[in-house]
Amino acid sequence: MMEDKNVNNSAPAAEQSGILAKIVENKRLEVAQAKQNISVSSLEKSEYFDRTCYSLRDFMLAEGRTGIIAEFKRASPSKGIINDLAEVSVVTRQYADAGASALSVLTDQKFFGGKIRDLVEAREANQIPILRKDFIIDEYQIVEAKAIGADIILLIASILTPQQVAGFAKFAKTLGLNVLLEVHNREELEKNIFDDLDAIGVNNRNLDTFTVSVQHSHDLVELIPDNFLKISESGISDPKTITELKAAGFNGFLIGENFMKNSDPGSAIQNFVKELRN
Ligand SMILES: O=P(O)(O)OC[C@@H](O)[C@@H](O)c1c[nH]c2ccccc12
Repeated sequence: MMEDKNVNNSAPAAEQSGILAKIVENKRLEVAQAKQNISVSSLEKSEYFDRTCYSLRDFMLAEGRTGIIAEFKRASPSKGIINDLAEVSVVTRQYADAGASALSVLTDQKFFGGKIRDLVEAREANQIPILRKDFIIDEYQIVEAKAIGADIILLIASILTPQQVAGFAKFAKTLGLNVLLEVHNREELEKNIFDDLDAIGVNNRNLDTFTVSVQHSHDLVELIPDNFLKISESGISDPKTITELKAAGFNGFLIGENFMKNSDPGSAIQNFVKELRN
């Protein structure tokens, strides 16, 4: 982490209104509790801690894969319960078989109905990159991500200062993790471009108001330097949208609800990919 006593290390208050502020507040308590329960040195003894992570870039650009990052999401603050019957090992394997380039697994319990065990089960069942989808505010969570078998961490620009983004990304790279930065607007993007990032994702959903517009991705793509993978996140429900995003320069497409809202998310992704390839 950068040592600068003049830097204010908490994210600007104005940017943390509504649900996002509640999520972050709760996350602080959870992380404090987790640190009490399991020390960093015991996380480092996990069987997964020393594994070599899959490269997001390799899987994203692989011939025969779709660029889709398929998400296992039981619930969300905007939709409530999406699917509380789906089994993580079954669904994630179906995602991978259908041609997903990577998996995303929510590990936030309170707001998204996820758990750490979900990611471990996805890891045991799959040999493709897995994103730990959570709200990272502390290095501890990055060590934890590696220890539970994740390959990729998410850094959300709207809840972090640029100093935190830079420091967390650098730390994650020392553990061999891939780093995805999530931005929602031009200002967040321009303030947070650092060499240690692998991918930059534009979240089409405003995490506070929940409004979704894929136009955000189109508006920002030109501003993302070409050395980063470019990912469009949220609100994608039509293969045609992917074709358009690809033409605009995107390599990756993060999709959750459109698959999970189906009682059989595996068939949903299969049909989606069939249409995409036609
Ligand atoms: O279910 P959707 O609309 O396809 O969106 C998936 C993913 O982009 C979304 O879950 C997400 C994007 N960024 C996040 C940050 C935290 C929690 C969730 C998210």
